[in-house]
Amino acid sequence: MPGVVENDQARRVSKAIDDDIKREREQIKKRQKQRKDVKVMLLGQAESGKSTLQKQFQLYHASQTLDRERPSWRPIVYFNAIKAVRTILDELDWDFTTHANREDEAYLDPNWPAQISRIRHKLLPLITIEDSLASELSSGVTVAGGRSGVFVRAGWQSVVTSTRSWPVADMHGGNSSGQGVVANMAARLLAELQYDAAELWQHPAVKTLLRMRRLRLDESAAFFLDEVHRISEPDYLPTTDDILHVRLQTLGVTEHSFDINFGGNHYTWILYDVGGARHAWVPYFDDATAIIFLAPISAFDQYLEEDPRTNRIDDSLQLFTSTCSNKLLKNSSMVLMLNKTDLLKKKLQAGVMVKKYITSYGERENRYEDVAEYFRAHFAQVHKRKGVQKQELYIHFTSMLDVRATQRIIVDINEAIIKSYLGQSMLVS
Ligand SMILES: Nc1nc2c(ncn2[C@@H]2O[C@H](COP(=O)(O)OP(=O)(O)OP(=O)(O)O)[C@@H](O)[C@H]2O)c(=O)[nH]1
Ligand SMILES: [Mg+2]
Repeated sequence: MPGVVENDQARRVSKAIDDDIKREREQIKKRQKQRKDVKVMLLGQAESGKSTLQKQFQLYHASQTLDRERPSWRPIVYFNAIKAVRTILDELDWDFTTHANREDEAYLDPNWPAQISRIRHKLLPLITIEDSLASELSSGVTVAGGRSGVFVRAGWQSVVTSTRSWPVADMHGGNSSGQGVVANMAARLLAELQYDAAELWQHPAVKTLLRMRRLRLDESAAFFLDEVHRISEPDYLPTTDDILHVRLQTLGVTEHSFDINFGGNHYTWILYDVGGARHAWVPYFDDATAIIFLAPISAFDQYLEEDPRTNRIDDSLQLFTSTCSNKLLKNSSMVLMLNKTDLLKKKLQAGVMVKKYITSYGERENRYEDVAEYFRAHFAQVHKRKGVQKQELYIHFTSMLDVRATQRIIVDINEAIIKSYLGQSMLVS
């Protein structure tokens, strides 16, 4: 009776399928039960390195997404380079006119103003495109005050540019939706004027004013100008190093999530990267598993743009105090990253004296170890005195552009945060 055998077989197969589906559903249920949201907030003053840390997390947990985004970083790199060129020309102009008759004129060669003026003339098309490029990249968002900057919200990558490759032959047209027209023009101009940009960057006037610290540039400026020929290549694709160096102001709060596996359990790790605008932070505070606070300790000789009397380390300490003492955060664990240690070392090696800017530093040695410990002790003291958190403060010295070192720290932080998350959920249940 072949029909009966077939029916029996069909029933067995269908039961096996049903069992499989049931098992899978149960597994999904179990996985969902195991899936936990770990919320981590990145806080710290503007330019402290929050978004750079977010990129390092992305590199660790989801490097393929960083790969997909590479093309969208290209116009931002152009913008950083063009902004650097424009800033140098503005600052030189100011310096030549205001310092022309000062006693330190000995540093300045009388031929420099004419030489710089010639270079400026050639670079004019490039620098006049800066504002429109900023506007295109920010999708029309402008922020009151200050010169052109690029401000981005979550998901900007898909807005800025398509992910197709960008050969030179294509550069004249832009893409069909009209996006990237200015960025294409910037790429073409940079390719044409790269030798003039390099000539400016190598000019002794620029080197001298940088050495005398009268010329202040964004931290990304030197990096991209050193690399101007590479970034002007027609098939240029930003490297991880380029992406980490980019300066791009975050607007509002951007959210990034990664699925991570820890000790056999699945967690959804949600990172909130908060742009300089402080008032936007508060609503996101209360159920955060952890706060990672970034304080750039290289900034001891810098002042706030919006308040030139406030030293940036003082500002970081104030922000840290209000973060530690915020009662909404009493259950969050707290990680402090004393960031930009590479820049701190460079400044100290160049002979910049901490006591000149922070008088309480007194007669201590101007060595990296002493300075770093001095700042660490100050921040730790704030947490000890004002901290409402029940848990200890984890402190790391970081140089966020160093991939290997930062990835090691991320492993430690992941572990500490998950452990404290488990501790918190045990308290709650
Ligand atoms: N040298 C050095 N540069 C760093 C370090 N960390 C970040 N940067 C650079 O500092 C600049 C600012 O970093 P961001 O990550 O954009 O700062 P942010 O805190 O997100 O700033 P906002 O979005 O304005 O709040 C970027 O150009 C980074 O490449 C570091 O440890 N060392
Ligand atoms: Mg940012």
